[in-house]
Amino acid sequence: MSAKPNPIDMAKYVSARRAVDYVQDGMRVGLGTGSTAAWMVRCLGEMIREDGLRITGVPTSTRTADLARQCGVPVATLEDAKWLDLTIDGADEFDADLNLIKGGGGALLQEKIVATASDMTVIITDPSKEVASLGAFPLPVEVIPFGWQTTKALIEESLIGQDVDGRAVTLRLASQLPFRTDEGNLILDLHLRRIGNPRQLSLLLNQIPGVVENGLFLDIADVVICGRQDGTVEVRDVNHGTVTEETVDISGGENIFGSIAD
Ligand SMILES: O=C(CO)[C@H](O)[C@H](O)COP(=O)(O)O
Repeated sequence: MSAKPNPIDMAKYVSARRAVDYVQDGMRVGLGTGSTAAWMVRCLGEMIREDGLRITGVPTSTRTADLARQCGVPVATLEDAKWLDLTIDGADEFDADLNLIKGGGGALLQEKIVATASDMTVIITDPSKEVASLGAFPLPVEVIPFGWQTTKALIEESLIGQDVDGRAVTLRLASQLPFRTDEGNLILDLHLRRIGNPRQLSLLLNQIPGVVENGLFLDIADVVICGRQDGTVEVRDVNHGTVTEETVDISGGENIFGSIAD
């Protein structure tokens, strides 16, 4: 049995399919987390099976590691790989400067470490993720469980006087229990609505004891690919200063859609 993906999945698939063009034989590739990154992992699995591609994948979460193994993508830890050629990951928001909010899936810490340890980071998105200013998506902040209420209060205090439009901070829950990251930490979501100065905010948050990392990814993306359900993409390349419109060859995608629908 195979099924057609819905339009949003189609846009995510198209973006992922374009992104794997950056993958070359022998590369060490950081594997992001989330539904868009999952399409990329499935595409890599297909390239390994069909084209004999040889790569080592470094997953950014246990979820992605499980999927990579299912898809036949060899996985290694960052300790083993040490440095990566390329990371491909999704995002919750991106702005005109290709700064991002990430961490909607709770994997921001490993995602930031892996992307920072990569020669190149390609972000795969769809049009719903593009914003004029970051902040409509609640900013995830990973905190250690010890004294987390105190850390939350310190974050709330630090937001006073910041150029933001909202200041509510909530503990992320999953099935009515505190959500735990792969490191066993908690996530506080900052409902800021608009972040006027992402750089200042990122520095401020990371200075607070108990904060492990925040979901602002600044100057990390080299390329942002925005996929559309009609099979076209916009590719923005920071280093080359280019924005290109392309049509992606999505033939063969039925194999992937079939394999997840079975
Ligand atoms: O940062 C992330 C996980 O921590 C994801 O990249 C982000 O949440 C986007 O997810 P999706 O592709 O499912 O929309």
